[in-house]
Amino acid sequence: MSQPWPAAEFEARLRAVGERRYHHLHPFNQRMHAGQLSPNDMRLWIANRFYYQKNVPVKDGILLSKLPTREDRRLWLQRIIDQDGREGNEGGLELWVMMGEAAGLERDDLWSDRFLLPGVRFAVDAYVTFVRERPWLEGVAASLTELFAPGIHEARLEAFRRHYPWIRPEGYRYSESRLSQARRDVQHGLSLVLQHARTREDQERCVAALEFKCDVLWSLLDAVQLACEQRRAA
Ligand SMILES: O=C(O)c1cc(C(=O)O)c2c(n1)C(=O)C(=O)c1cc(C(=O)O)[nH]c1-2
Repeated sequence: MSQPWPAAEFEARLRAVGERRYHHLHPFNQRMHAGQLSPNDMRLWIANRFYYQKNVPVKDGILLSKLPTREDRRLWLQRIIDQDGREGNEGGLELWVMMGEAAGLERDDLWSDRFLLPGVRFAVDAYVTFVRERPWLEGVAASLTELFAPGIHEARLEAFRRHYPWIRPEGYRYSESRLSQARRDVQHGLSLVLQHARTREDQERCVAALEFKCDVLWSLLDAVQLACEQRRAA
């Protein structure tokens, strides 16, 4: 059996996954940031990404139920509150709906899944199923795409301001809120993974979980991109 990687090497291998296959590299994302998407393309992306958003607190509820300690559950609980909100602070899902409205969608367009593409549904459901069926350590490792998320939120905010002035500024609030939340979440997630993946086999399963999660995000954009192309060709 191989020796476990030292913590620094394990962390570097996790971070390298993002450099190779995080969705900032996806052609659809690159076109978004270059200002090349039409209002209808943007709306389709916002409506479909909402299905991911609304399933994040569902998967976090599943993961919460599997975490071994009270301290970790307390920290993880904050993720659900961040998305689902509470009275007086409606949370991330509401901010995402506000982005939809700022871009010309109706609130019900998002909640009803009216524009949800089959490929997006399959990709997101696969993430929730993965977290349900795999050990919690792999579920936490899958969430570590949040290591790379602040960069994409920053680039998206800049792209919105520069290229999509027709989206009203309330549309920025989701990404603004995630900048600090993602950094806090990932500190906890990364420390759990570094601490609990003790064998090389555990570590390799964590790297594979993160690759799987990158594939979920990649597939989501594949489906949206294809639908945009088909709509233009029709
Ligand atoms: O906009 C993005 O590109 C992006 C990516 C990701 C991600 O990398 O999974 C998340 C988010 N946003 C996000 O807003 C969010 O709340 C979130 C939670 C999680 C997760 O897996 O637990 N990922 C992400």
